[in-house]
Amino acid sequence: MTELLLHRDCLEKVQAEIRAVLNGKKDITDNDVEKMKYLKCVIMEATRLHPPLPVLPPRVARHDAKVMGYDIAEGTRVYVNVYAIMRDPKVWDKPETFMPERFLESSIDFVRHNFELLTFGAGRRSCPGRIFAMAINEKVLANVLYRFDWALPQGVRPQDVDMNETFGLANHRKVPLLALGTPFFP
Ligand code: HEM
Repeated sequence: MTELLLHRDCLEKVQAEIRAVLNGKKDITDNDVEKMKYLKCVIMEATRLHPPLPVLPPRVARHDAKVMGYDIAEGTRVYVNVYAIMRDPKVWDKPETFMPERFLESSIDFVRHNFELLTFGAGRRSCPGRIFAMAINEKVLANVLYRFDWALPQGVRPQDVDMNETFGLANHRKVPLLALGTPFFP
């Protein structure tokens, strides 16, 4: 929501998509959400920049290994810095910019093994709840954007919004987001 409020063009685009798919319908079904491609891109891009788990739970090397030229001895505890990977300029174009469009023509998603987008981790210990989590995230965001128009409170400029995050096992905003919702009646 914060990134959308700071990028009104994206907010308007995703709202237009949701409202076009629903075309005045009252309730949002799973089939409706499936048609909301840009909504999925918005969530992927928001979690790329703000992963709830910035560092994966550690792995322990079961045998000596060489990874990209580095020797990893058996028994080494390895931490994967997802936050850094998802902002790596060698992997992402304009990595610090919120740009959901980057996923529109891309094959990267949460289901395949994409080691660039690690919101849900990767490999055999990746998050088993990701399909469930995405289904909930998509439906909640679609509802919130369908039923309300959103703006920053009066007098608050985008540059005034505190983007600091807590740092811990799970990240979230340090300061709660204040947003003004105006009901929208389809
Ligand atoms: C947006 C929501 C969620 C995010 C961002 C998330 C992210 C993650 C991440 C990054 C991991 C570690 C993966 C790895 O080490 O490679 C993980 C593990 C796990 N997640 Fe999630 N998760 C979410 C929601 C859920 C939900 C809804 C459930 C259950 C219904 C769930 C159950 C689990 C379990 C059981 C593990 C441990 C898997 C293992 O160690 O084998 N997660 N999650």
